[in-house]
Amino acid sequence: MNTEKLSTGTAWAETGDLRALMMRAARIRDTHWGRTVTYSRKAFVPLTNMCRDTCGYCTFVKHPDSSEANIMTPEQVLATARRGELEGCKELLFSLGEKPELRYEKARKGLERLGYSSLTAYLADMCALVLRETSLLPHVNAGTLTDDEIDVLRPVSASMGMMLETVSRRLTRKGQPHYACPDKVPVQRLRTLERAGQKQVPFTTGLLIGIGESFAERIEALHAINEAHARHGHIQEVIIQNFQRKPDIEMASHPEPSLEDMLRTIAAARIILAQDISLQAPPNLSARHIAYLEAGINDWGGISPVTIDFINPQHEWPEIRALARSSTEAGFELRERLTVYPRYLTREQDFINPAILARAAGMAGPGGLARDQRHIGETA
Ligand SMILES: O=c1nc2n(C[C@H](O)[C@H](O)[C@H](O)CO)c3cc(O)ccc3cc-2c(=O)[nH]1
Ligand SMILES: C[C@H]1O[C@@H](n2cnc3c(N)ncnc32)[C@H](O)[C@@H]1O
Ligand code: MET
Ligand code: SF4
Repeated sequence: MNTEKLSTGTAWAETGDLRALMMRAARIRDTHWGRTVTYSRKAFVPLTNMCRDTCGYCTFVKHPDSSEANIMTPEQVLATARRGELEGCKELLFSLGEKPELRYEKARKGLERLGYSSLTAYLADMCALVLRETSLLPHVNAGTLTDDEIDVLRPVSASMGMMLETVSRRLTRKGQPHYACPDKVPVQRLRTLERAGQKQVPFTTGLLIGIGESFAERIEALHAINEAHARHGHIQEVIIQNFQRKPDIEMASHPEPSLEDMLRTIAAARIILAQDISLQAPPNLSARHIAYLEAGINDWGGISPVTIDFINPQHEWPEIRALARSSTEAGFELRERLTVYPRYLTREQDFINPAILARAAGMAGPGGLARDQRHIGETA
């Protein structure tokens, strides 16, 4: 029903009455998610910043010739994980460049020195290390994945993710942000979404807003995500991320999306997507993030007490207590969640390796998340 309304309603969402659109989305959120907004307490591991792609907006990638190009060692991974553990984190987020060894000698050599011939094999071993040595749950954000890569990563992670970004093929043309980026060809991203579903991986995806896509293309992308979810039930959350400008990226003079554009997109997402898909927008990316709640989100995403947001390093994480306070003022209770959503934590399904499921179920139970509400401060 929502779908039908929106195919005729794209114009309404784009240019119609903003308050009415947001109210409709907020009502849907209230019905399914209530007046609670969640976050995942996580430590961030940028396993490598080398990448065979060169997205025009990327604030993270370093060319191998740069002195900053690196691959983290197992000792560094473990040190970050341990700091996260001490601060009460439950998630370890691996975010990294894509297949740099297929393009750059330096990446090949670096992996060889660590004893690996592929980044995915190294990543899988680092997930296993974190599982073995710490209490954290690994979440893998490694971009596009083949069937084989999912098979290697699935047994050692609680959940995975990949931003669909966009379905616009136009943006792969010369002069556009995804030009010469083999991992950002929409059909490759869509195939990854589908494979993750076939293999029953609890999956995070989302859209990057303001990189040159049209409003109609965003709607098309939301429908594509929804259709994959209807087939497989694996989409746990969708992130609506605003493009962030930085001086040292190709898109340094490209305008950022306006707050209104973000609100319209968030509201349209809440109206289009299946109600059991969590809707996330990051709080550190907008000073006026509270308006996102009024447009229908129910989640702030991963928030780290120990590491910066390496993807958007110019924006500091709001202190968790401060976020709790402003959420409360807006009429929402801030609650911690795990990287994997509760509906995947039952034994009747084929989601998640049983050992990781047991760990996550234990963390979700009494003495886990509930105990850690104290970190949040006033709302405890
Ligand atoms: O701190 C960040 N976390 C990002 N996350 C992590 C996210 O905030 C949480 O860790 C997830 O909600 C899982 O709990 C992503 C996860 C994905 O699977 C795909 C894309 C992203 C993007 C970001 C990001 O830009 N910054
Ligand atoms: C991990 C995710 O970070 C996002 N990402 C990369 N660069 C930027 C930027 N400048 N602004 C906002 N998001 C960005 C992409 O959507 C990627 O998939
Ligand atoms: N390279 C991956 C992607 O673009 C993951 C992180 S981007 C910093 O999806
Ligand atoms: S694929 Fe990811 S890491 Fe690589 S350039 Fe694009 S956004 Fe950056």
